[in-house]
Amino acid sequence: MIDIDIHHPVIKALAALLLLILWRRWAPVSYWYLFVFPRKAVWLRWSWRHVASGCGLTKKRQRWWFTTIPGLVASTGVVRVKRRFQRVAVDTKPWMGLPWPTRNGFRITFHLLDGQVPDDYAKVCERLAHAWRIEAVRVVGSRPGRVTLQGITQDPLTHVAPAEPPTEPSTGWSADDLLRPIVGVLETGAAWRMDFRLIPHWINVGATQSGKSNLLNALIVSLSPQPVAMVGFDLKGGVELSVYGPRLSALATTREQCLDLLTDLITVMGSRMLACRRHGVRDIWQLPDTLRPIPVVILIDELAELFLTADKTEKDQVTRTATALLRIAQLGRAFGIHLLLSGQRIGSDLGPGVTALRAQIGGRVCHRVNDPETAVMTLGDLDPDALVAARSIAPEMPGVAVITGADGRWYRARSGYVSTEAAERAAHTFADLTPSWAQVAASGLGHELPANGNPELAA
Ligand SMILES: Nc1ncnc2c1ncn2[C@@H]1O[C@H](COP(=O)(O)OP(=O)(O)OP(=O)(O)O)[C@@H](O)[C@H]1O
Repeated sequence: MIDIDIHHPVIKALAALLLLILWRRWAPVSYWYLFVFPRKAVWLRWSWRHVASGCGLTKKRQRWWFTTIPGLVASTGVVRVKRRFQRVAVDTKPWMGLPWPTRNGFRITFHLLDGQVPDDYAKVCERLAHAWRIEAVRVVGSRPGRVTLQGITQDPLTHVAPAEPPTEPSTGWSADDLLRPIVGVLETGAAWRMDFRLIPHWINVGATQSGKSNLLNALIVSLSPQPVAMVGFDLKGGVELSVYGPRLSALATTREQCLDLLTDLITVMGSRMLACRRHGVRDIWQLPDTLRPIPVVILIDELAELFLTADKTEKDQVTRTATALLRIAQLGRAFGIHLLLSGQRIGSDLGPGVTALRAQIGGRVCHRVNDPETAVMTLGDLDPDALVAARSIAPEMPGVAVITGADGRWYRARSGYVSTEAAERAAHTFADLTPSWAQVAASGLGHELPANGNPELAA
C-alpha cells in the first residue's frame, strides 16, 4: 500500500491547484473577481501605453525633456537628446481610470485627448479586444471629455435566462416601461430594451430558425400587460399570429384585409393629427395622460408576402400597401403608431417602396442571415464591424442578433427564450386589456367612434 503524506508540500500544492480548478469550474464569477480580474487589471494598466499606441489612440505632444547625460536616447526611441533641455515629441496615451470589475469583464473610463471623440474608440474596439485578449470591447458611455469602455471576457449571450411572463398587470410594467419592453440581454450584460418611444419602428430580419418568432414572442409577453393596442398582419394565413388573437385589436390575414387595416390605421393617424393640432401639441406624448390616445404597435410577420405580386391587379394593391406603410413609417411616431417588420429579407428585390420604407426605420435587429447582402441591407448604415458581427452569428445560437442600441451604437444581443405557448398564455392572461378596434380609433378624440373600416378585421 502507498503511504501518502498529506502534509507534503507537493501534495498541498496539488490540492490547492485542484481546488482552484474546481472553483473556476463551479463558481466562475467569484473566481473571476478574486483571481483573474486583479491580475488582468494590473496588466491592462501596465500595457496601456503600448496598446494605445498600437490602436492609434495616442497623440504626439511636444514636451520639454531634461537629461543629465546629453546624447541619451529619449524614451520615444527616435529623438536623440543633444542638450540638457530639449523640446521633443512624445507619444501621449489617454489617461486610463481604474478598471472596474463586472460579472462578464470590466469597465474602464478614459479621458479623451484633445481632438478625440468617443467614436474614435468605437472604431478600434476590435483591435482593443485582440490586444487585451478578450471576447469583445464596446463603448458603453460617454460624457464630455470621457469615454467608458466595457471589456467582455465571457460571452454573456451563451446562456440567457428564459423570459418570465408576468402574471398580473401590476407586476408586468411600470409607467417608465411603457413601450419600452425588455426582450433580452445585450452582450454588455445590460437588459435589451426595444425602446419604441426612442426608436419608433423596427426591422426584425433573419434566416429561418434564427429567432425572429422568438423575439416576437418576447415582445408580445412584455407588451401584453401594458395599455397598448397590438395589431397583426400575417399573410401566412394567420398561422403565426392568430394564437395571440386575444391580445390583438385586429388581425389581417389576407391581402385585402391588410390593405383595409392599413387604410384604417392611416385614418386613425389622421384623427390623432387633428386632435394634436386642436390641443396645440406636436405629438401625443405632449397631451395630458387622460387625453392621450392608445399607442398602437403593428406586428408584421413576413413582410415579403405583403410585397409579392402574381398579376396586375395585385400590383396595384402592393403599391397601395407600400405607400400606406411608408406613410405610417414617416408619421407614425408622433401619433403613437409603431411598426415591427419581420422577414427573411427586407431589400429592394421585394419591390418598389421597400428601400424607402427601410430608410425610415431606425431600429434594426439582424439575426443570423444566409448571405452578406441581407446583413448589409439590414445594418448597412451602421459600423462595418456590425456586419462582421452579424455574419459570424452561429446557427447554434438562435436568438442572437446585432441590434441598434438606444444610444445609436450597435450591440450583439440575444432575446430571452419565450415559447409560443408562454406568449399565447400571456395573450390570454391579459386579454381584458385588449382595446377593441373602435376604442383604438376613438381614443384621444374625447368620444367613441364606430369602428372605422371593416368590422370583421377586429380579432
Ligand atoms: N433566444 C433564444 N434562446 C434559445 N432558443 C431560441 C432563442 N430564439 C429562438 N430559439 C429557438 O430557435 C428555434 C428557431 O426560432 P424561431 O422559430 O424564433 O426562428 P424563426 O427565425 O422565426 O424561424 P422561421 O423563419 O423558420 O419561423 C426555435 O426552436 C426556438 O426555440
